[in-house]
Amino acid sequence: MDKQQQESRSSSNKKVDLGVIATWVKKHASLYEAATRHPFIESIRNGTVDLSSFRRWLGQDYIFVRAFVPFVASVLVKACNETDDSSDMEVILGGMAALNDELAWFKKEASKWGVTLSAIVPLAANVRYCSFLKSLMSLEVEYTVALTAFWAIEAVYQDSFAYCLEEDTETPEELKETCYRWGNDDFGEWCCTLEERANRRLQMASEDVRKKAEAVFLRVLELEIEFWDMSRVGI
Ligand SMILES: Cc1ncc(CN)c(N)n1
Repeated sequence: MDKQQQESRSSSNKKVDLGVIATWVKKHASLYEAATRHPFIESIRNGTVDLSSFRRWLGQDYIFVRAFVPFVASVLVKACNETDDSSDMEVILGGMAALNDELAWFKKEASKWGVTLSAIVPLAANVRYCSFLKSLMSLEVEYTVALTAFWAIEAVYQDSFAYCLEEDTETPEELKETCYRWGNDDFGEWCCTLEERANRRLQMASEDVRKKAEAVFLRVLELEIEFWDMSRVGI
């Protein structure tokens, strides 16, 4: 990536350096927006959400998160093998700890909404996403690529649910706890730290690895869109 691509103008019209990831978010803004401002999310935000769609999302996401845990563990193993900077390990471990709470939260929430988690059959888009996660666990996938995927997966949820918590939204009271789970400021800050760690690796990566990471970022966005779609129409 050349210098020009990484520069942007600040409000005072000074040139500021953008990280690699911010450059990609800008370059692929329409896809990023489709993933983080999806009609399912818009329907939560404007209060028109169909609760059967919400229940479907809840059950499917529980299955996804169970598959996500071993993926994050594989990122942690790669971090231990490929970097002597312990900051990466600490950030990834923080993410794993949050996933432990997340699984407990799904169980509690499922019983509140009358969703029987043991009876959930993964739908096609979820199966595709989980097999993509599995493919990223391969030893052949570089740490930088896997770390970028981890960031993208978490960032889509953070951005989407934080949007539902902005002022003057019609998010139903009973869904605010769900939005807060990923939309809260602490999780937002953790995502920013993860982005910094990924940017640091991307900055020092070869062009080939950077290209692979960009492709994985785009694939995550597509899969997140399909995941939201599935919640709405059950395809
Ligand atoms: C599909 C999906 N993407 C991301 C996240 C956030 N861990 C999630 N729970 N589910």
